[in-house]
Amino acid sequence: MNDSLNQIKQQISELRSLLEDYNYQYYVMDNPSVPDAEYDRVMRELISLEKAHPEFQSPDSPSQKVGGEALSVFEQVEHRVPMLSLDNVFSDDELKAFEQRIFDRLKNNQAIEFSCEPKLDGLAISILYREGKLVQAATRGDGRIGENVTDNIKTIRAIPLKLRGDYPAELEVRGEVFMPKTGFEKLNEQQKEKGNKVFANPRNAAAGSLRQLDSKITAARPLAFYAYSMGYFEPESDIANSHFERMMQLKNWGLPVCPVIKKVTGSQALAEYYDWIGEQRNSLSYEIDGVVYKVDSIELQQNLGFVARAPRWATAHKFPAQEEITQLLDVEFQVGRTGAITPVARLQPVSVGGVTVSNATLHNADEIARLQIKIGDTVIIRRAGDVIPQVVSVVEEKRTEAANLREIEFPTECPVCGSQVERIEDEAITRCSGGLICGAQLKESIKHFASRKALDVDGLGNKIVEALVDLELIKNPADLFSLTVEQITTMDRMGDKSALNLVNALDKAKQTTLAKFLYALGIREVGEATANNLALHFKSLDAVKNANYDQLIEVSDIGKIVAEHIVSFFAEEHNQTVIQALLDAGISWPQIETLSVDEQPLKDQIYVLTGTLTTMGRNDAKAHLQNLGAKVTGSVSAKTHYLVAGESAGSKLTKAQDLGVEVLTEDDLTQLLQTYGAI
Ligand SMILES: NC(=O)c1ccc[n+]([C@@H]2O[C@H](COP(=O)([O-])OP(=O)(O)OC[C@H]3O[C@@H](n4cnc5c(N)ncnc54)[C@H](O)[C@@H]3O)[C@@H](O)[C@H]2O)c1
Ligand SMILES: [Zn+2]
Repeated sequence: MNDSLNQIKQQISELRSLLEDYNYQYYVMDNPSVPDAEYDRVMRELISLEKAHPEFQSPDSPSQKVGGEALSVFEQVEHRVPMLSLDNVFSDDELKAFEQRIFDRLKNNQAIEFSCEPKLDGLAISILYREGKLVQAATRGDGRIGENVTDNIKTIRAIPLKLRGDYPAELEVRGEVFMPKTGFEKLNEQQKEKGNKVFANPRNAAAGSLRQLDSKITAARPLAFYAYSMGYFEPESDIANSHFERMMQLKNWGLPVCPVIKKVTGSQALAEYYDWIGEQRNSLSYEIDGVVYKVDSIELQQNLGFVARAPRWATAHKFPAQEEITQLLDVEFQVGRTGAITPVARLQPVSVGGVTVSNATLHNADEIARLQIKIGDTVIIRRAGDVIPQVVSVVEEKRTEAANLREIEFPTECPVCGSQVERIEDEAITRCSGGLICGAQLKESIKHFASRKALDVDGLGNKIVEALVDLELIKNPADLFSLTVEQITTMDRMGDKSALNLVNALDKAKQTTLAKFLYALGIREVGEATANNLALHFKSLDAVKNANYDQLIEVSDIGKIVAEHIVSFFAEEHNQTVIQALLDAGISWPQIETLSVDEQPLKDQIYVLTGTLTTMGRNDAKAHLQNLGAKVTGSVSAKTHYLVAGESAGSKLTKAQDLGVEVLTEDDLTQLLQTYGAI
């Protein structure tokens, strides 16, 4: 063998052993050491080398194998029908190529029917029912031999212990055990509190929870299940010859099947399904990492057959990665509106699902301690939806001498104003004690005060607020209203005209509503909706100010913590002074009419709001309706009197129409509210 071939052989063997390590951590320990994107890259590299050099192909290669070996602490189960993996496509071109390969193999270009399903991010399970009774359940393992987890599976409420209807005498149900998002977050909170290891993602949490020797532990974990295929079944039984119809059969026998599966024709429709599911991804209650397309006809599936580790008749279309690997270059500390000091990771920029990420939040001191992270570490970061990117974990394998690691030191003084920082016991957050003498807090609270949902001061952007504070022209929100044109023009790039506009905008902003004013004050955890509720409940600023804890928790949506924040906000002398100064500056709002219960014109009427209300927003609409005595509920039923449908109203509108519930447009609502003098 010549040198360069030797080199390739060496390279292949290194990639294989790297993937074996990754597989071990992922499948056996349920604790991945690198993000999937990194794993997939290495796998693709190996596959392309093996393709170019078939002489080095080996059935032992990770590219030919499914999953990881079954743990020997579990009894082993041999699957009667192997449990395979899935091939992946990552783009529309690869998707077309998948369809083309099927055409080529079938020697037929006729459009093909596919069943489309979300790719649930959990672990595969095979459940055996005999005479309708659950008798055995096993993990996938290496595809041929899995682990017996029957007792654990029986603790999952979504999985029936007995089938109903006309089921086959013997049936292997295949599906995914997964952990819904809220359950996953709760579990990780609990794990953190107990000082236990937190799970990297819902997939690992599901696998770790199911592969327990003590089924009591599994029983306490929030696991769910969707069936997605059949393995072995009694040959005589009456089983459909379409995958989709088989799913409906499973459903009839009492097994949960994912409600968003669809049958479509042709690869164009597949791409549409992918987009459709992608749009819903964040609002689904469980994590998915792509969609799966399966040739629907079982006969065609059989014609197409399998390769070593995956069927030819199915593929996973994966979403862009949400996790990537990069380096922590430094940590900076930012001070927020309430003085909370947040450590921000400065990262070696890295593209995550097409967006370059160079900062991520590290949350607080506890999180830094938990991650045991140091500057210079190689880290896994996650960017999901609109959420701020986060540091998920440290890749310990990459901690080398050369990394030159440095401890992260939490500041003892505020990086902006130099005040002492304090950390209240039982609270994870470290705060600057400087209050409004802290420039950072002042800037953030004024930005909030002027923001659209608060006093909505036109033209008072973030840059201007920062300059006003830096030049010490304002020391609290009330100072805004005594700014003069001369003062404003001392700022860079502020001519007479813009300065005058700003003064006028401030003047205009003085006419507001009580709810907006309360929101603008920036009381901790008092968002727009809470401010609305406070205003409607108490009707006047004095009443809110004088309300005690017991009166506050009477208000809808106000809990213990928020009530305490409100009480302590108004108890603070400094805040009293600023509020008085704001009132003296001329801020005012229309009196909220107090209607006695008998006077409420919409008493006992039930409303549902849906779609986007462009002129007032749903929170305001809700508050107005409630003030007139209406009940505003979340879902349409036969009891609903009116559905207010804004722009792009969806399923609620259809349901209301089906039930014959009267539908109001946004204009109708405005008219109604005007009639009763609510707006
Ligand atoms: N980060 C790591 O170190 C590491 C290590 C190993 C594997 N991985 C990841 O796992 C992938 C390979 O794992 P795999 O072999 O389990 O394959 P896979 O997860 O890509 O696809 C097969 C699995 O998808 C699941 N699935 C979900 N919904 C399904 C549906 N509707 N129909 C059919 N199956 C459905 C099943 O559990 C099935 O076994 C890699 O591409 C990589 O992303 C990562
Ligand atoms: Zn400070």
